[in-house]
Amino acid sequence: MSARIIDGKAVAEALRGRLAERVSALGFRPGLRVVRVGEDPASGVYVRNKDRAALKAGLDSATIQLPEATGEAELLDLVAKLNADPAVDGILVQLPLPRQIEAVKVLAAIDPAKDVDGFHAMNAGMLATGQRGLVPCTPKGVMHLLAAARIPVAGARAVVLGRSNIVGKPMAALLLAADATVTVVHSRTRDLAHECRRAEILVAAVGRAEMVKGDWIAEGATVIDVGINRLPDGRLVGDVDFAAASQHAAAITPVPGGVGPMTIACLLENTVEAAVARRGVREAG
Ligand SMILES: NC(=O)C1=CN([C@@H]2O[C@H](COP(=O)(O)OP(=O)(O)OC[C@H]3O[C@@H](n4cnc5c(N)ncnc54)[C@H](OP(=O)(O)O)[C@@H]3O)[C@@H](O)[C@H]2O)C=CC1
Ligand SMILES: Nc1nc(=O)c2c([nH]1)NC[C@@H]1CN(c3ccc(C(=O)N[C@@H](CCC(=O)O)C(=O)O)cc3)C=[N+]21
Repeated sequence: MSARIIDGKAVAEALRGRLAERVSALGFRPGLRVVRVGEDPASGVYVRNKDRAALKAGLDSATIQLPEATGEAELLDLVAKLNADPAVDGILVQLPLPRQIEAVKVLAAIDPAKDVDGFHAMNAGMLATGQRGLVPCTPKGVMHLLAAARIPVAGARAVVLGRSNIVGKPMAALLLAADATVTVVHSRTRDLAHECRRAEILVAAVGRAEMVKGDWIAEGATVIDVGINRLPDGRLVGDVDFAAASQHAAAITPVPGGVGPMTIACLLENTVEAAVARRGVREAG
């Protein structure tokens, strides 16, 4: 059997199209500011893709590039300025940050109403307690993909591989909120392969190139590969051995062209949601 490929690029394009229409009906341009400190090469692609997509959807988007040597106080000053700027609806501080800056402090300084990454403890707590808040883009994008591919989530056995604050934990919370039976596995899990084989929906977010082998996948499972790993030869691969997993899965996301484009589309969606909520806009329909 060869799996159906879940086309994240196409689903993201459709979502961006709907957002562009929504934005044009608002009568103002939601403002997004991405702050990048230093030149982490991995975030370069992401920042460029995001800028292009945001402008195309009609957002007022800009990237603020600061030098690698920027101090924590300086970055906190910028965040305070963006918090106070009424034209700014969404603030994203690109991670990772250089050593001299404590990321948790910076994330805590962002106005939760403008926290389009959903990384502030207030938004994490809202998600954990089932209240409306801003939801992290990558796991939100995965839920959109599951819906677009018509994968039933309620009652399904879901396994999330990875427990980071930005992917694994919010992913587990969203699947749980959608009534899946959720298991979270990580580096201290005793038998990863065995746990993964139990999954009807497997979400891999470990950051280890092709770690998930074909025989970890149950026949007919849905495999969502969040991983983005660059190999020494320049190739981009996920956390799943795609060719081998495709022999067992019923549906699978590719890398690139799977979850990545959804992350960006959801960043735009969060920015529109933040703008509508902050400005008290009543949308038609
Ligand atoms: N597609 C997209 O839009 C995005 C993709 N990514 C990608 O997703 C991947 C994960 O990102 P992120 O969550 O930030 O990564 P982190 O490094 O923060 O977390 C990785 C998680 O995987 C677990 N882990 C690491 N190695 C192993 C192992 N050998 N066996 C079992 N578990 C392991 C860790 O366990 P423990 O907690 O025990 O250390 C941790 O919970 C990366 O490839 C990243 O590039 C990230 C964000 C967006
Ligand atoms: N504050 C913050 N928020 C983030 O959401 C965040 C971050 N920091 N730091 C880095 C990671 C990584 N990330 C990606 C998102 C999309 C693609 C993406 O668009 N990928 C495409 C193209 C990849 C390519 O061609 O190189 C794809 O997978 O098809 C990649 C990576 C967001 N992150």
